[in-house]
Amino acid sequence: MAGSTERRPTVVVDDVHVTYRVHATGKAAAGVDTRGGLLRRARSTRTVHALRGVSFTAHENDSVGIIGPNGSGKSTLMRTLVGLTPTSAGAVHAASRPNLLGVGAALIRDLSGANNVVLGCLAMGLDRDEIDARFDEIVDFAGLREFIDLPMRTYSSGMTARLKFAIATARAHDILIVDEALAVGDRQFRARSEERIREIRDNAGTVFLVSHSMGSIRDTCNRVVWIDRGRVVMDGPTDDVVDAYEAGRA
Ligand SMILES: Nc1ncnc2c1ncn2[C@@H]1O[C@H](COP(=O)(O)OP(=O)(O)OP(=O)(O)O)[C@@H](O)[C@H]1O
Repeated sequence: MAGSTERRPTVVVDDVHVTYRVHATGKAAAGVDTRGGLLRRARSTRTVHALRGVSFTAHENDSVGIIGPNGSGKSTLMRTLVGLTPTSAGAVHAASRPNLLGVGAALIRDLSGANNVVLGCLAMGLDRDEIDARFDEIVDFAGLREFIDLPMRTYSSGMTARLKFAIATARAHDILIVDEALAVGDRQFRARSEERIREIRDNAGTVFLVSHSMGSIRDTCNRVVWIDRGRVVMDGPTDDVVDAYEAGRA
């Protein structure tokens, strides 16, 4: 940015490769082993090379959209950022621990929404006073005031996703990853959550948003990384990348 001071890098992804070893459980391709009288199928393993040398740097105040077709490696990349999926080569360096929305909130379906708010907040490290102070705001943000005493198993998937989003974003995050969570909410909720993502970003945080909704990406992200078959196809300002992506799909 012209005239501004250099922004601090928050996440550096350096030539990251991820491979999954998959045991084929369907029909064995070849080799039936009958030793010992038992019919054993030879186990075939396949290697899926999900990320093939991904590199980019995100900075504070960045809201980075991650786009690409199904199976291109977006979720794998996000799971690698939080350390849930190990890299087979390359490395991720982060200024603080990235939070993957939903994973932090270990919610229990048989408990009421209200109890899950408390549980999720405790899991994020808030104390009882902080939870009391934020409780109403979380419930209202989720739009679940009249359902909050019902067990969470009675919620629709959209209602559950809204509650998780409301809990997870009730705490300040330096680096937040939102993977498709907005897709399930209705239009009003989407607008509220997009606003919240902008707030986090404005507070010097970095947000990664994985989405197939180019509307959400355009409304929330200042920058987009387009991934296909485990490689970065394009990385740049939102409109440039989304325009190219949509032109390629047209
Ligand atoms: N746990 C796993 N074990 C084996 N292979 C996996 C696993 N998770 C993902 N893959 C494979 O890795 C590749 C990338 O998958 P990934 O879920 O990262 O894609 P994605 O871009 O998030 O897709 P989508 O848009 O459909 O959510 C795919 O080929 C997928 O089959």
